[in-house]
Amino acid sequence: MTQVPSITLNNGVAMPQLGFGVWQVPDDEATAVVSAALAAGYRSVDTASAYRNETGTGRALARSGVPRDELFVTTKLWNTDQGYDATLRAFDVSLERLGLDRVDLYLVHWPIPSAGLYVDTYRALERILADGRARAIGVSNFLPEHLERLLEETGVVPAVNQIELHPQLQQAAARAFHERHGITTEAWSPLGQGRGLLEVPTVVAIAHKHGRTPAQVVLRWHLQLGVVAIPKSANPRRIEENIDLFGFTLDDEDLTALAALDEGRRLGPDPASFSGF
Ligand SMILES: NC(=O)C1=CN([C@@H]2O[C@H](COP(=O)(O)OP(=O)(O)OC[C@H]3O[C@@H](n4cnc5c(N)ncnc54)[C@H](OP(=O)(O)O)[C@@H]3O)[C@@H](O)[C@H]2O)C=CC1
Ligand SMILES: O=C(O)C(=O)[C@@H](O)[C@H](O)C(=O)CO
Repeated sequence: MTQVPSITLNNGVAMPQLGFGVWQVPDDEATAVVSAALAAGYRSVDTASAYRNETGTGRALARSGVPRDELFVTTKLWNTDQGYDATLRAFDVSLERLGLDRVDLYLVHWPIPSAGLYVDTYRALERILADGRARAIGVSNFLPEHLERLLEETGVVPAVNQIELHPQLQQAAARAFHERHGITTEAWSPLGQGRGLLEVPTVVAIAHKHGRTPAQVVLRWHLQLGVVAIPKSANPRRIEENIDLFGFTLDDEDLTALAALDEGRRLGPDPASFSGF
């Protein structure tokens, strides 16, 4: 079975560097899809209240027979549940759906600066952490300005910021900010949602050179960049392909060519303006 390396978060918790994303997997398919991922060797699963598949995901975790302490389960607080009390209530609902008594990582899904609630929301996450119901807490889609405010007002450094990141959106400034503050960068849509990135000639050529697939090249790039990646697939063959990353290494020439693909191509909403509702 593939051994996925871990990254040590700023509170000492180990997080697998490759996880499995389940956005757009319907709840009634999530059990089969997540079971396939666990069978392929993934031990980290990324869901969210907004994905409406925590129940099916939790069922796969329970049926897998994998000891709880070998799993790393992430879920996220949706935007309409921001605020201190609402967050605590939403977290209980997520735990119930997952069938767990704690998660490994709980994230604020989007900052929603216009709502002005993310600092209060984060204080509720601190409560959850202190109660031992999450092993680590963090944020998603926070820009450096949102992180600055959180640091100033709470004095607490999130363990993780999960952001859109792939070779066409390399996020150098965000990564540098995270590194300065000890925040782990986690890449969402690492495959560029399978929309074009995997057909880019540079990626295809590097794949040919190594006898690998374009998706494996892109995911290998994330690992060598030092970020966490959470590719999604609902296809058993691609689920296995996306974790088979540990028998080759991108060389300097490959990394230089991939660095040149950065064009600031955002596929998801812009956190500066996303109203989130
Ligand atoms: N925090 C946030 O705001 C966000 C978080 N996320 C998280 O990140 C995860 C991954 O991002 P996501 O947007 O799903 O996109 P990904 O970049 O993981 O791409 C998924 C798409 O690529 C296809 N695909 C997967 N593997 C391969 C392969 N080997 N070859 C060709 N095509 C492939 C999939 O199709 P198929 O299923 O048919 O294989 C699917 O259409 C999400 O599932 C979610 O957990 C995502 C968006 C926002
Ligand atoms: O998948 C996620 O985690 C998201 O937050 C996205 O779905 C996001 O909400 C979006 O793309 C809305 O258009």
